[in-house]
Amino acid sequence: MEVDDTVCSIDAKFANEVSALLNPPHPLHLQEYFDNVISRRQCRGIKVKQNGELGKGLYADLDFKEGELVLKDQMLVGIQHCSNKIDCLVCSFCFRFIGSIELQIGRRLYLQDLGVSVNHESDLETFKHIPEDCCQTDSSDGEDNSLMNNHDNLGNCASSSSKERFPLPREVVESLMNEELVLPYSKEFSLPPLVRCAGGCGEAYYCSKSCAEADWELSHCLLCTGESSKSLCREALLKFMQHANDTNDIFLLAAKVISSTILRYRKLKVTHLEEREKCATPNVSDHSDISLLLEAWKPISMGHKKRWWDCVALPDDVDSSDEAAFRMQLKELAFKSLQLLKAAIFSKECESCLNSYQVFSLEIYGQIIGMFELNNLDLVVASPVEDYFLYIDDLPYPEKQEAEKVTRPFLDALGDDYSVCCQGTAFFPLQSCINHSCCPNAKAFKREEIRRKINRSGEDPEKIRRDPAKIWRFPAKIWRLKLTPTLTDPTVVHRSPIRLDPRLPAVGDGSFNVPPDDKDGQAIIIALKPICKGEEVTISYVDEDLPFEERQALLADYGFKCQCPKCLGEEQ
Ligand SMILES: C[S@@+](CC[C@H](N)C(=O)[O-])C[C@H]1O[C@@H](n2cnc3c(N)ncnc32)[C@H](O)[C@@H]1O
Repeated sequence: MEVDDTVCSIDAKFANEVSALLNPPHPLHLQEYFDNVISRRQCRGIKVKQNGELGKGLYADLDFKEGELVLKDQMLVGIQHCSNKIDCLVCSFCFRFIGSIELQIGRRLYLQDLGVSVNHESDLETFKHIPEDCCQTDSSDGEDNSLMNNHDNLGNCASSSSKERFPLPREVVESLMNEELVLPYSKEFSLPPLVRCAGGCGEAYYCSKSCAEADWELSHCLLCTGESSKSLCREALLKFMQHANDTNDIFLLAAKVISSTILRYRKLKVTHLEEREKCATPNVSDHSDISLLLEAWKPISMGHKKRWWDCVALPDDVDSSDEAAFRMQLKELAFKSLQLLKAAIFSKECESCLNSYQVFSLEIYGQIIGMFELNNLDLVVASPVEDYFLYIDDLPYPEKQEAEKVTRPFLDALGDDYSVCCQGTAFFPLQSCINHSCCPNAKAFKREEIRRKINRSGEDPEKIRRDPAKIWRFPAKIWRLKLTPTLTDPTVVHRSPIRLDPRLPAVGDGSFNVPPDDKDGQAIIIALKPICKGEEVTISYVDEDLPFEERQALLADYGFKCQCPKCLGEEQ
């Protein structure tokens, strides 16, 4: 497929509108938007300001002590990585773990046993296999009762690592998954019951009706593959999702941005038309379509952007003479994805009165994904399953011995993956305003605590003690999810730049202002040292302990050379 042959008739036809959408916001509008976000979310003591050369930045509007919470940010959009959906069942809106400890373990063992890979079209169906009893809402179709029988189509075996696992009989796994078997002390770790997607897709589950409704309203009604979906074509939507799963799941996040913009635009347009009808004399100002679309697009317009295929740093394994071809491959990948998305949700009926086809421009798609490249945080939510097994391991004798008679086979069947957390990527409006420094005064992670690793049966206790890599779940601060982009293999997985760790911070005297119920996908920024009112809040986008050259090489991905005091001091 040649992108330039087809280039996007939309880009050509709506060049003016597309550039209006991509123009940097007026400084006054930008200030007003962020002041509003800060006051709506009741974030105390911070301000977003224009920062000359660096664009915008986040500033302290109060003094912060070391270890104090500077910001707790709600995501604008986020996704759980496809590969992680096998391991963790979380709310598709707030990313809390849902169901029960039994369901989490049983479902994972069941899918592990099937060798399920989400890179298989039919595997999208896999997530329908949740027993009916586990869900809060009623469903009369009974399709999920096929859990135990209907898996002929799950042939593609590529689940996560299977080393050192001790599989259990299918009936045992099933009884756990159906919650017929209750694990000791699991009530101490109760999780919100599952709520199904009202559209009937069986892929999205929620922790509450309010999360289900909010997601439906925000974007899911257009991206749902169920019967009540408002998408144009379910088959096309499945094709789009399959392409994203096969190449780069960042396209699913881009689709959420496009859907939410369309839905906001439609609401604005309907309200506008109603108000015009009500008023015989047009008191209501006559908004043109583009100004309503600009309003709907506003939250996205505020993010720092570049085209995806331009802003990705050239990977080491691509020769500079192949750079143009490499960038064209990324563009073609995005183009293919956008075509599939357009076939799925671009609605003919909307062309006449509710049109918003400008958002299907390739330029806009590229800039949305580029915005994710330059701003996104890893989404990490700690697993209650890990907490559960650690709790059992910490029980006094003889309770521990009794409990382990039941729990140990499950721990051994899960293997090293018992502690896998929810992983994804998300865009946060306020956190994304924070600039980088190699000597930062804040950090975007929660606690990188070394958790004790449980000594499972058959493991050499000495080896566990000596092998820190096994204990340290995430040794790298930047998590690059990359299927090595090469010219022969154009599959590129988005890397989310700044790691967000699941735990509370471990700096200073431990007097943190972070609520203990920190169990969802929010971003938390903690002061690493005292920050005075008026000072800029900075975080490090890379491991600041790396040598100068390595830091600069990693920061090239963000399109700048760091000039912080540490870098200036270390530069030859
Ligand atoms: C997450 S955004 C930070 C907010 C950004 N300044 C804005 O205007 O939205 C990351 C981008 O900010 C700029 N940036 C952040 N830290 C920087 C630094 N220390 N020096 C130069 N540019 C920086 C780079 O363009 C980078 O891609």
